[in-house]
Amino acid sequence: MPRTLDGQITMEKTPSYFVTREAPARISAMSKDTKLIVVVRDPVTRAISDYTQTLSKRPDIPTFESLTFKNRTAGLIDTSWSAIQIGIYAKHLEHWLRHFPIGQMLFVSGERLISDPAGELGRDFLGLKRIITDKHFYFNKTKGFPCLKKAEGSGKPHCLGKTKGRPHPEIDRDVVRRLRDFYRPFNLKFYQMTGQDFGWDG
Ligand SMILES: Nc1ncnc2c1ncn2[C@@H]1O[C@H](COP(=O)(O)OS(=O)(=O)O)[C@@H](OP(=O)(O)O)[C@H]1O
Repeated sequence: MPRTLDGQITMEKTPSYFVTREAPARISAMSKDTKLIVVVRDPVTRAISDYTQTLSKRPDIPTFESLTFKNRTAGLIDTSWSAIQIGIYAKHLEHWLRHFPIGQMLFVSGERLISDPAGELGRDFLGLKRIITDKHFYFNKTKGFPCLKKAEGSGKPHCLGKTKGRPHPEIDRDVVRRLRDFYRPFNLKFYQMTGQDFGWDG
């Protein structure tokens, strides 16, 4: 990590930090004052998104439905499958809270990042001047997501690339329902821990 000078904020992002056991202790040993931003979305959609990403690289993998269960008849979910495991946010957060106070963490709603990007980005956490507002975004109907009206440098409209916002495969409704039931208690715990209701459970 480069040295941060006065008036600078050094940032680093990797989605897997949140679920890596060693990460909280290591980051805390580097700097106890580090502020942490976690973007979370409905864990069921997250699992399907994760699967879609793997499928795009390895089209021969088994179906989402078969990977979800250890034993489908018994309804036993395979929590060792990373696509499922990562969405148990309350468990991961417990590890972080052994090293950081909750006030040093910001939980960003992945859903609101799409429905109201400027509002979600504008939440006060890093003490930055609010520069990005609604005026900087437009909704791109083809992409189905908000995009920037003018990208930095080029001044042209800019959407995220093809690997962001891929169409998801249709998943068996019963499997989705069982996953919702599986995640509900962990989601409720996560809402309690963060003091935020992310609205994933109706
Ligand atoms: N503006 C905009 N445009 C496109 N996509 C958007 C946008 N805002 C949020 N998203 C959502 O970001 C999801 C991909 O982000 P990831 O966290 O999976 O990316 S990463 O590869 O882990 O860095 C991606 O997930 P999928 O829809 O499953 O592809 C999107 O839902």
